[in-house]
Amino acid sequence: MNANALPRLAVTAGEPAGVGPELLIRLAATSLAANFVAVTDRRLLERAAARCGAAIRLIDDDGLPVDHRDPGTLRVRHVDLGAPETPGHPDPANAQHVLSTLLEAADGCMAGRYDAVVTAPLQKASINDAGVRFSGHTEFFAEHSRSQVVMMLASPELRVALATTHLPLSRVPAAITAEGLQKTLHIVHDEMRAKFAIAQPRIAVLGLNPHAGEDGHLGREELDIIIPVLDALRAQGMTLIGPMPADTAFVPAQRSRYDAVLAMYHDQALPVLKSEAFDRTVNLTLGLPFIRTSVDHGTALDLAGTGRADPSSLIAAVTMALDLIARRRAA
Ligand SMILES: NC(=O)C1=CN([C@@H]2O[C@H](COP(=O)(O)OP(=O)(O)OC[C@H]3O[C@@H](n4cnc5c(N)ncnc54)[C@H](O)[C@@H]3O)[C@@H](O)[C@H]2O)C=CC1
Ligand SMILES: NCC(=O)COP(=O)(O)O
Repeated sequence: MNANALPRLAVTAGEPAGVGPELLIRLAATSLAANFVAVTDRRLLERAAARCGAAIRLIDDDGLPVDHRDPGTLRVRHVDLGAPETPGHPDPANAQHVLSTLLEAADGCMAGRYDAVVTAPLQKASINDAGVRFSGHTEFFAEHSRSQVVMMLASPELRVALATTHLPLSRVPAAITAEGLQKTLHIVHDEMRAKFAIAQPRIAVLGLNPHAGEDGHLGREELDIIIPVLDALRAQGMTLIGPMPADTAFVPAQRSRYDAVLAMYHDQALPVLKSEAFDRTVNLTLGLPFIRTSVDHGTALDLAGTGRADPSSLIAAVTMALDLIARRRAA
């Protein structure tokens, strides 16, 4: 291995009609020390650059290591679009293209061709409209790599993991089981140590119900499932706080008590992160056999094609992936 080789990151463009392609152009313009391999259609990137009024030099990826990248250059692993994109209007004809980019990135990571994958946002509905059941990158990569995973979103100030991810709210209570919660907490605990070098992570676990169930008067999931799991895992040595009422778990007085929060469902905690650090939050998948980070935002169809989308979250996702690669190499 070439000791000077730049980390090789597969960067998927996500939904062709969303802001992903133009964010990749913005990323290429930075001086970040990484060998970015855009996994997408070369012509999509050329059109995105033209719409942004940005100069870009695309280089067909030959898989060889490089020790230098000039700003404004981007390697490309070409994957054919199904249909030309219309910014702001996803076309299910591109669903297979999007899935193919994810497979190339995941397989490439598992085969050692990439050091990590960073994903731009995709349009879940468009893939489903093409007849493919799909709820998100997290679940897709988990299934493809046969791993149990946990979604985490992290800003510089707050890390939130989710006990359940993309499912209807009506199905959340049944999805919170003692076995699932135990597995999730083990993954969060282990990954806080491995990925964030926190030897004894303090994890705050939210209740499901208002006021964490108010001693059973506002719901029983805390008494019947969450508290027994926390007690069992505390006995194994984990530092767990809670169940905490979700409405007050994020107030300033509580923040210093934990290194991460485990929320019971998607919208219980993500609005906190997105309202205070939308441009600095990264979505990462814990438990995968490879490093995967992502933007925190969606396809922003209202901005697609304008060149006005903010690349900060993608840059934060890349920066975190580079940190994680460095930590893995040093381990
Ligand atoms: N990692 C992924 O693949 C993700 C995909 N999504 C998908 O994105 C689609 C749209 O989701 P929405 O709820 O509308 O959220 P969204 O994040 O796309 O948009 C919400 C608001 O934030 C703005 N915004 C988003 N990204 C921005 C950026 N980079 N710069 C400036 N403004 C930005 C948008 O213009 C819009 O006003 C859905 O299909 C959803 O499933 C959502 C989150 C993550
Ligand atoms: N809110 C997170 C989100 O929707 C992105 O999920 P994923 O595609 O990274 O699984």
